[in-house]
Amino acid sequence: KPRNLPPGPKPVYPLIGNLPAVAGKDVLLTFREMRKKYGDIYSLYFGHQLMIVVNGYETIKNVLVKHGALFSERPHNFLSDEMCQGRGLIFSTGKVWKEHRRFSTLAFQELGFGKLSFEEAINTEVVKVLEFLEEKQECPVDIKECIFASITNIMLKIIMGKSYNYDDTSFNEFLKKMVETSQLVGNASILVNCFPFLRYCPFDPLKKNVAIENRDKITSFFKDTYKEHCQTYNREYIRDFVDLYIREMEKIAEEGNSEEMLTAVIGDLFGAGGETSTTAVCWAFIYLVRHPEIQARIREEVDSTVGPTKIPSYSERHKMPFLEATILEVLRLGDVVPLAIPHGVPNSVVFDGYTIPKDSSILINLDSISHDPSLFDNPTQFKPERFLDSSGTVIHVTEFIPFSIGRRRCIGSAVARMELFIFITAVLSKFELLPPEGQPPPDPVGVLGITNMPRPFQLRAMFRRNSSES
Ligand code: HEM
Repeated sequence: KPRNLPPGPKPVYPLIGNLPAVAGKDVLLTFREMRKKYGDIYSLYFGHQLMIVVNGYETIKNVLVKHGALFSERPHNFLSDEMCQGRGLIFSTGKVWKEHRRFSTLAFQELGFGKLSFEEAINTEVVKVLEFLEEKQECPVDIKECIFASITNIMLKIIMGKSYNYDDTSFNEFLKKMVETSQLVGNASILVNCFPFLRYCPFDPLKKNVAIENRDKITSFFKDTYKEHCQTYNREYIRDFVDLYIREMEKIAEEGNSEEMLTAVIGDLFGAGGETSTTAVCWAFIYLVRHPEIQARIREEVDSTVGPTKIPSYSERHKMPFLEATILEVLRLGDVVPLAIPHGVPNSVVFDGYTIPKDSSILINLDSISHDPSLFDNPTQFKPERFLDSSGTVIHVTEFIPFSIGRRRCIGSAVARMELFIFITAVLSKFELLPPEGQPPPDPVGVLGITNMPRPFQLRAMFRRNSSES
């Protein structure tokens, strides 16, 4: 054990470290208790892996902004290293990461982050969600898969100009592979931290080969799209993200591995933007089912802004502060990506008098902010009004950072907010969301992976009575 680490519980067993303190428990609750005991920065061993948990807005800001140059690496991780090979956006570092992050951020701005074309892509998909709910004719539905398909289609449209029917076999195969691969990488990382010898076992207990096979299938689909785009590319008529990438490569006369680089970036955008937005929209629906009075208040606000038969455009969001406050409260209580994506340091560093060793994995505990009682009274309560002042104007709480801060902050926050706005307004304009007949509303309990995904749940979408009847 390195000396002068941040405080933390003693590793109980040599092989598994502090895992018994968290295994089978609510990790976020356990971390809240540990913060009370050890302070804003503490250390833990998950197997052989040293984890440094950073809590509270001031300390997180200090780490990610003031010392951002030191803390913007990603730690090495058994399967993700193998899968990404230093490419892409999420797990890459140095020049590759900087260039691709800059390119992707500018590409999103050019394509319409917060502008019309993204709104069109989202609107087209949300219509399919409404049709799905209509077909189910007020029966209990598990809406998560439908939301995941529509969020993935939005990304497909923005990135490569494609979209699929939800019953298309190859599309469903693609969705399945995406989910399976992310689960495999997550599980393998946990197992290998506890039992490092597993990576040398001959029978592939970590299912590395399955994950790599999946990756190859997914990337071969991206590569085919790239080739199609190269053949039909017209620099005067940019259609999507892939076209922008081809233009960028022309500009810098880059040849060689640009196909590999692009497919890794696209894979990361799907990885980062699919499950996160799906999780957020699912939480929104769960809280709306649990709070019919909030559904009614949002409807009232939307009706008084655009009338009962129209769906508002995103540019009208400022006229609907209660809806905006509800979206913030969904992001807060839903705790969508509660521990960010692990950060790392290039070399051992000293921070706040403690040593942070080179190979540690730094968990940015965003839950410690979203559930901080000194920022949010009764933090476990769903209460959108907390984001409104006495005149009904939205309060922007500086400390509230569900998309993280600093150099690695999320590049998709604008599209995620737009998705939440459009999904909520479109669904509530047509339906009233209820629990299945005779059942209580879904429990707001999450399952922790990279996202805090709600447990499987069902709801019933009843056609909305028009305002004159109610
Ligand atoms: C509600 C939905 C979302 C939430 C709560 C969310 C949150 C986050 C968080 C907390 C991080 C980690 C930042 C860090 O490591 O400090 C992150 C990273 C990232 N997000 Fe999002 N995200 C969402 C949706 C999206 C979408 C829709 C996209 C893409 C279209 C996206 C793209 C990314 C990328 C590429 C990264 C990695 C950035 C890097 O390593 O430089 N996210 N996100």
